[in-house]
Amino acid sequence: MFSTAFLDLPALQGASGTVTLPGSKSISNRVLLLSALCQGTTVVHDLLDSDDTRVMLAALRQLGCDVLVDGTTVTITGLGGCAWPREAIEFFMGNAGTAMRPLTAALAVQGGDFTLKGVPRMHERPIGDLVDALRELGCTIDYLGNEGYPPLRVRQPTLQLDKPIPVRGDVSSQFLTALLMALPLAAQDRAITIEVVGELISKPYIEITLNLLARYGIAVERQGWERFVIPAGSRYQSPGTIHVEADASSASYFIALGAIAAGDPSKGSQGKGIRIQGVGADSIQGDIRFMDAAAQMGAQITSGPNWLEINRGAWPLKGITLDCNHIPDAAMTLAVMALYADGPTTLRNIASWRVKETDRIAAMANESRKLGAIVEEGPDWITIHPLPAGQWQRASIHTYDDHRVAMCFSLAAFNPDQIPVRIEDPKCVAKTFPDYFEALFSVAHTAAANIPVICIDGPTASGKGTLASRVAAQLGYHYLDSGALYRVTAHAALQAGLTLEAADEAKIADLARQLPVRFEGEQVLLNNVDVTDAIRSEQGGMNASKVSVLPAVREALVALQHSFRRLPGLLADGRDMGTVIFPNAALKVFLTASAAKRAERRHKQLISKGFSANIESLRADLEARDARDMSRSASPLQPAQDALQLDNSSLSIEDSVAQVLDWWQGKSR
Ligand SMILES: Nc1ncnc2c1ncn2[C@@H]1O[C@H](COP(=O)(O)OP(=O)(O)OP(=O)(O)O)[C@@H](O)[C@H]1O
Ligand SMILES: Nc1ccn([C@@H]2O[C@H](COP(=O)(O)O)[C@@H](O)[C@H]2O)c(=O)n1
Repeated sequence: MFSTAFLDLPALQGASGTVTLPGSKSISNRVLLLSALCQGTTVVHDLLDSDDTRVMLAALRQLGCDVLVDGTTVTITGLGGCAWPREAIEFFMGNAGTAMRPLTAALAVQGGDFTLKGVPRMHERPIGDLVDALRELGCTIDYLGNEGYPPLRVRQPTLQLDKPIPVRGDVSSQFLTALLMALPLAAQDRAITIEVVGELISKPYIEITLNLLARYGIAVERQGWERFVIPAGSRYQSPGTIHVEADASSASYFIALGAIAAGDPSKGSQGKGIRIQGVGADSIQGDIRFMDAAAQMGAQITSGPNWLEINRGAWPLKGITLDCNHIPDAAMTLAVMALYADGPTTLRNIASWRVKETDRIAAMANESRKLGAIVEEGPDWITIHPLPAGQWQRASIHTYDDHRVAMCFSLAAFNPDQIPVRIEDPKCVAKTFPDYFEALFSVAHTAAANIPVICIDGPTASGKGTLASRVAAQLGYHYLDSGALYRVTAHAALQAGLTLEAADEAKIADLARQLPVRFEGEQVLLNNVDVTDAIRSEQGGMNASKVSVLPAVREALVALQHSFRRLPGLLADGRDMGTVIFPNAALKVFLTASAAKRAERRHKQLISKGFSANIESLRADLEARDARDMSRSASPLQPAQDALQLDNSSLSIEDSVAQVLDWWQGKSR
């Protein structure tokens, strides 16, 4: 997951390949609660690991459920038949609506002393219609802040279940879902009827609820979309094992991607289309109908059991007018597809967007306008006009702590003007798809020249590695420690019984060309063996310096170094990053510090790692290494002509990082 303040998406040119999607949030949280309410143990496979499911799991543990998490498989022993906790419990629900609503209902029907709180936005999301319905059936619920909104306190109910229970259906279908999941707890000896007031929105989500209730032994009788009867004698039963389908709303971004992005001609037939694993056209999730809307706009879609394949069809896409009541979440993706259409697109019946993680109509309108689009909006509709080539503007997309806004606008990086797009707070995707951007980068492609590189070259112990890795972490970029490649090459050569001299140049180059090296965090592995300590010694540095003089060895390592240039960008440190390996890098820094300072830093570094060291001999060694690096004929250590010089002798690490980020901001404007 990218936990950076922002993520700069370089201009992307196409996409092809396979993505496996995480489990559906709606199904995951329903299944978790149902498993907790029933008797017996349920093994849940392919559960989504996200903020919302973690909130639900934490709450279930607080209630006393036995929960065992093993990757995406979770084993839950339900509370059915057990005593519910009598002590007061405070639940923190974050911004997880799919946890807050059904849990409130279940707790209120079951009774106890429970407080439910969330983040500030959760306290702005209406829950009054659910509370009214629960009060109607005798639940005791108090508002602890504003009337109609969380936080809430739930006490012991006096249930009156003989009359139909009215619930509003026109604000959020989650209220009805919450009642449908809670009321079987009280239907042992009588049937319970729920009556929907107003036109029910988001019906497909109710279908998911009914479908899952059936899996847990509750056969709800649906009378149109107005009345739902939970039969007398209903009792939750564990299905034993259940698989969570991949999220159909998450699929929408990759369906749209297949419709928008050209393939990769360099890969022939392999370079065409996007294949989505984990959900197919026969999904129980209503949002799967997004595929019909995408097809109407031009996408070519085929499907099989648990998979979809999407290719670009009509191009530009076709503008459409659509009632989106049946696909409220996925419909946001249509708003970004609309930018690539041949005419305006109007999405209607989307009032629920206004009360989601943020006011999504306003968010989609504001951020599309930043890109240059003309957008009109009303209380429950939005019209987006296409954004022709030549009119796209550089934008920093605000994401409003809303995962869907972030994922939608990532698709703007395929714009015809090849303008990069900044996504603020990319970690908000954790709500449903923590590795969304990684998945996007695994199928997106662009010219290497579009992938930004920042080079940091300089003499030994000037702080290149420290600076480069910290800047990389701030930007979410990959990091290449090219010195480590020379160190590993020297290590491998010595292991193979070679000398580090010109006599063995060809053999060392052969080793370097196929170096089985892997980086895992701070660890360096050669042939799966951890060689970190061996190569990081001063002797390791000297050995690297010897092999690095050999031109054939340098040449042999070029392709490996280039392979680090991957989306979304690269920080490369070494001696010739800016002069030879990435001569077109957008920013080159030549980092120096006085020899005395560098010897002092290296001394501190070695002592802190438990090595003994002498500052004078360290200084002599590093000066000898610098002299060799600067005087060799192949790619000597020298600043690139267009490098910015940074002497950090009297700068802190933080100051150096801030300086480079400042230069980078200047370049990215
Ligand atoms: N600006 C700075 N101020 C103080 N200490 C620093 C600064 N930059 C780096 N250091 C410290 O100096 C030591 C050497 O830094 P680092 O290993 O990053 O250098 P390097 O240039 O990558 O070295 P080499 O080329 O030998 O790999 C580290 O302990 C690091 O914490
Ligand atoms: N691009 C590079 C990087 C390193 N070298 C040589 O490797 C030695 C070790 O590098 P460190 O950055 O890990 O200290 C270094 O002294 C250079 O001789 C290189 O030539 N080119």
